[in-house]
Amino acid sequence: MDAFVSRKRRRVEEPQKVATPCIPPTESAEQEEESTDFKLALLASLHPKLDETTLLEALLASDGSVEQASECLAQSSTTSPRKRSAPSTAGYQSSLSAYRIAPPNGIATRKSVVKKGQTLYLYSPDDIEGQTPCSIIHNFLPVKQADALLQQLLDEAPTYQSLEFKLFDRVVWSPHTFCFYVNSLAEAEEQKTEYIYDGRQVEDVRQSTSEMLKACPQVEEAVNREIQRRMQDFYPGGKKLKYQSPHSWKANTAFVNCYDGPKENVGYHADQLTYLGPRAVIGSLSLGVAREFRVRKIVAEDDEHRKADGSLADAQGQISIHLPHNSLLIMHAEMQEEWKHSIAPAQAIDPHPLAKNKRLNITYRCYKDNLHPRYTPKCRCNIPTVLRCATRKKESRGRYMWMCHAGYVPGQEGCGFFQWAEFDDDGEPSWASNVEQEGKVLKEQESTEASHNDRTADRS
Ligand SMILES: O=C(O)CCC(=O)C(=O)O
Ligand SMILES: [Fe+2]
Repeated sequence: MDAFVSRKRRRVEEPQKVATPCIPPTESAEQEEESTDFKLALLASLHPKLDETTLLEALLASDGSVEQASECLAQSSTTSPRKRSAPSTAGYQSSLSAYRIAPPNGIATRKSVVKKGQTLYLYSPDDIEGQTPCSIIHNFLPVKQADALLQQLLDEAPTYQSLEFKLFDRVVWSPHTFCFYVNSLAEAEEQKTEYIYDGRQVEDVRQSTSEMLKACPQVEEAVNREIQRRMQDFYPGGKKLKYQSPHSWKANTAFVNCYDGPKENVGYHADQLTYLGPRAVIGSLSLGVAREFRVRKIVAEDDEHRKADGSLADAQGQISIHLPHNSLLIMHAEMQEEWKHSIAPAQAIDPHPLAKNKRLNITYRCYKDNLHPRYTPKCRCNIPTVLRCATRKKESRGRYMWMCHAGYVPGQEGCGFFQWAEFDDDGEPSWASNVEQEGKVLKEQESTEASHNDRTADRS
């Protein structure tokens, strides 16, 4: 799952000896900024009624101490609670085209209209794709199919788990529940035994429900179509981005998130690229209660937005995308490296006839075979590393790195492993050709063995 919360502490038994790469000094600011988002996520879970600006101010005033910030917020909320200025239910719409911001020739504008410290509320597909790296398709599935899918997920949702994370001496729960699905039982077994998430295996991996499987090719078709459109309308020369896969997008994993009631949320984060690779595209289907999906651009140190106190986190405004029932949001290839996203807590929600107060969300993802943990670098704790993109520092912005998973989790002792990650223009890792070669050899061996067995069978 994503990096918005940490998981249980991992015990490091005997660190294995490997080459000792170190974190170059230029990356330390990356870690600080990442942990600001992590701290904000913690604070948001402890103070779900407060807006992000208030949380950030408290964090800065407390010199980055979550404990101190949390105490201050608890005290001030009993005296002068600062309420969110956002609309009370999701669905408030501001259309940019009404202000003639969309250019008449139909070529997408790249100029951001979001002002520092403000939230721009968007609903229309044109505005969304012009202002964010996302596109949206409303009323995506036939009505009955969407309801059937929602119903299956509602039946499953009571068994979903929230993620446990430790804050000081207390165990806190992530402010929503989720579950991990793959397309077959064999793949579920492989996920449980071979894949690592934040340093440990995931026990509950399920086979997608029949309705999830039914919707999967529809999502694939729409995502591939939208990728082509995005390239033509938005990318330089109408070409795919560097590191973006040229292959068609196939959904082989799905995270299902459940938000029960207005307060359940997910803090700002970018999705982990470890198994998706660079420039990943994600198809996100929303069902049930409409909620706000917020996005904000990651600001680099050399951008002009650094505040006087040195912080970057809220240096720019954010955009709120309204996600109604049965909408498919496509997070395009520029999203995870350059933007962060969240599901904001709401003041109130409009109950959905089937889902009542719940919102169910499926993020369909495309795991790359070449990024199976058997191939990716291991850290000195002998655990497969996580893939991250450098975003903050001018010198390293856009470069990828393999890191010990604990490097970004406050309070966890990691081994500090760091290694630059190299990909070709199509986002394939350096070992891809070896894997292909191994695959061919294996296939040849298998077919030789098979024909040998046939001959032996014929003789007997
Ligand atoms: O619920 C959503 O729409 C977003 C969920 C999300 O960000 C995630 O699963 O990584
Ligand atoms: Fe996410």
